Amino acid sequence: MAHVLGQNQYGKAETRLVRITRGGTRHEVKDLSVSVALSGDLDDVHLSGSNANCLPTDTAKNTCYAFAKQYGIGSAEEYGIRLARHFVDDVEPIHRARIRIEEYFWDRIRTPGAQGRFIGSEEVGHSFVRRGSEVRTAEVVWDGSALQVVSGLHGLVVMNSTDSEFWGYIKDRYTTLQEAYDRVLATEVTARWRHSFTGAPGQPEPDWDACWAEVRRHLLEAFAETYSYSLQQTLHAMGIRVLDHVPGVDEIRLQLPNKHHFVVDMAPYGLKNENEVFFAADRPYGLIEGTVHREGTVPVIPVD
Ligand SMILES: O=c1[nH]c(=O)c2[nH]c(=O)[nH]c2[nH]1
Repeated sequence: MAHVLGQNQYGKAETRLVRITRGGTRHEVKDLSVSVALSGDLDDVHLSGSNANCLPTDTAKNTCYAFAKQYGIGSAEEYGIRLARHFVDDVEPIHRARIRIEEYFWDRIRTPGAQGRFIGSEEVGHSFVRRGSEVRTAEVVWDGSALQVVSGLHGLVVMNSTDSEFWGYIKDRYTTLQEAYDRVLATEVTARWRHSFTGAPGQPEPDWDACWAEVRRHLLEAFAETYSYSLQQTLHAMGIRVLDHVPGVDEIRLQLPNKHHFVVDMAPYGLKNENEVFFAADRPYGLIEGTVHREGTVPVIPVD
């Protein structure tokens, strides 16, 4: 029975790419997931085992990074057109290129300001919060005599494009991590905080919405304003900021995955990546967790 090879395409899917443009203190961020699908004279690749017409998917991925470095992103459409044209115009066997791009949006974190690190209108030039992935949580327990109210949030994704270092750690025979003196620090905050309110007679009930907004604001401000030597240190700074500013909160537990941004090594293709183009890895990730509570209180938010 005769067989026919029908439609086929191939490429690298979901290349996670972050491009930072560092114009002075006001950085610009483009965060993309890029999927390339190529088709053309690829019958031999499928039928004969000859890869003579095969541009490796690894090269497609590298091209995404290299183009981000060389030409910037501009808009997703411009970047996609540039890539699609390249694959078809410059790679002989490729006759069609489909580039799919998802773009994730980042808003600048605003804080009341601190000397030197901030730019106009209270925006922090290097601190960002990702739009649209956040969830508010609440857990209430009543045992007939006291209430326990734990508020929280998850999916609050934040990034500092500078002001983060990580060095001086233990080095054993398995350590390969290079010390970092200017790295991207990004995390997706999960926070739960317990209110001192127990519903006892005469105790005023907090304005839950206002309190939630306050805690969120202080988490963001602390993240943006902390010059970080580790995510652990940032976690502590975020926790104490909340306890110092929100009197009705006795305890806060934070889970901070370290959303690693690896500087793409472009030396093999003759480009110098000056802390501009990153591979945004989703796993594995470091997971930094901790509770900060008021002295004299017993922490009760479970460790999970
Ligand atoms: O902030 C960090 N804390 C760590 O414990 C750690 N470990 C690691 O590999 N990178 C980092 N970064």
